[in-house]
Amino acid sequence: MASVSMESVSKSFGTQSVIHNVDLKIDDGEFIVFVGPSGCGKSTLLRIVAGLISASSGTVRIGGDDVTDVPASKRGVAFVFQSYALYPHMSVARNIGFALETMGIRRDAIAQKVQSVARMLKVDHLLDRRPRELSGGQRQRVAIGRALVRQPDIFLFDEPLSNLDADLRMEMRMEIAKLHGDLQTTMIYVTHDQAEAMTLADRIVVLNHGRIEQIGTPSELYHRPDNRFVAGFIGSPRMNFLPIATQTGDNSASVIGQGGLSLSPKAGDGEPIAEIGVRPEAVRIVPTGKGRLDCVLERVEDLGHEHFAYCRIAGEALWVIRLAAAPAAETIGQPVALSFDDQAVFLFAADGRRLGQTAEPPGFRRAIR
Ligand SMILES: Nc1ncnc2c1ncn2[C@@H]1O[C@H](COP(=O)(O)OP(=O)(O)OP(=O)(O)O)[C@@H](O)[C@H]1O
Repeated sequence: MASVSMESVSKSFGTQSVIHNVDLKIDDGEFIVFVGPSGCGKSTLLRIVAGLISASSGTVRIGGDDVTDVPASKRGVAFVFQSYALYPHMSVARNIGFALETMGIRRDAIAQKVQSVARMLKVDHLLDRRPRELSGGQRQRVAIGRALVRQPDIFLFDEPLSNLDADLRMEMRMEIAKLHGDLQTTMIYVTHDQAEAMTLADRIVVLNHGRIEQIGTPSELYHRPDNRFVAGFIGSPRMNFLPIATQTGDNSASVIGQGGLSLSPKAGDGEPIAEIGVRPEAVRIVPTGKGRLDCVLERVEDLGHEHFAYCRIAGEALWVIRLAAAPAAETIGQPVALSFDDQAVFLFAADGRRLGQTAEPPGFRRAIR
């Protein structure tokens, strides 16, 4: 087990700068997940920790030691890729034990170790097969086994489950969580999948254009995002946003196409509010005249256990509302209103910062029509 830290780490490929001055401290035994849009630098940052690519500047430490110039093989890390990268001509047993062979460990000791890892990952009945004779989930278990057998100080996972179907992903997600619980080894995990990030992480690192937007527990990122980017990135479906067209004085504002809205005196800590945001699960659909925003209910999707209602506000912004029960069929295509509590409203400045973080609760007091 080991801590990891990055100090002012930057990376450029030729003239393209992809990681900018990243500072990050990961505790011994922590499960850290990197998320962010495609191309934001998640894999690059993970590979810098692994030593598979070198940082252009900055320092990487593992267990307090400066490993910036230490080769990957001497960092005590094991990497699990999305593509499994198994040796096709070797049996499952040899794939799992190969790293130990290269270390010159005795064959009977390797066989014992392979058995115990294979049993843990439930592939002990497949040891004589070749990778092509395995399902995707079984191959991924073998890839994890190959990492596990080396007893690394740190596990690095780069989208390990993205080639699997939904059921298998969930099963493997639980196994990885259990593995972390059993081993208590530091793990850094890159994913596109919100459910994986929210359920596996002790802390999530949200990256955007090679910079860290926020680091926090899943709950912190969801309930107290620092900025509009994180607010919009964490949560599925994403947060609904609406621009504020004008704001007059401390406690009244207007939203595109809507009448004036009154703000609580502390909302935004007195700073101009550029946008409001409300999560899909915090909005209710009510009859016109009884809510805070007027809209037209354009469409409803029935997912069985829940419904997504799509509401167009002032012919522009489309909000998605998560409902337990379907709205009445006759309201589809008709004007309705949206209602939500003060506490559910997030306020953002023009530069994207979340405002009103000191005011309790932030948000609008009521709508004036
Ligand atoms: N070897 C390379 N040479 C040049 N550019 C690279 C190289 N590797 C990555 N990049 C660029 O660096 C940026 C970050 O890539 P990276 O793979 O880290 O992103 P990512 O967040 O993991 O993306 P994804 O989610 O799509 O896998 C991208 O713009 C990518 O094109």
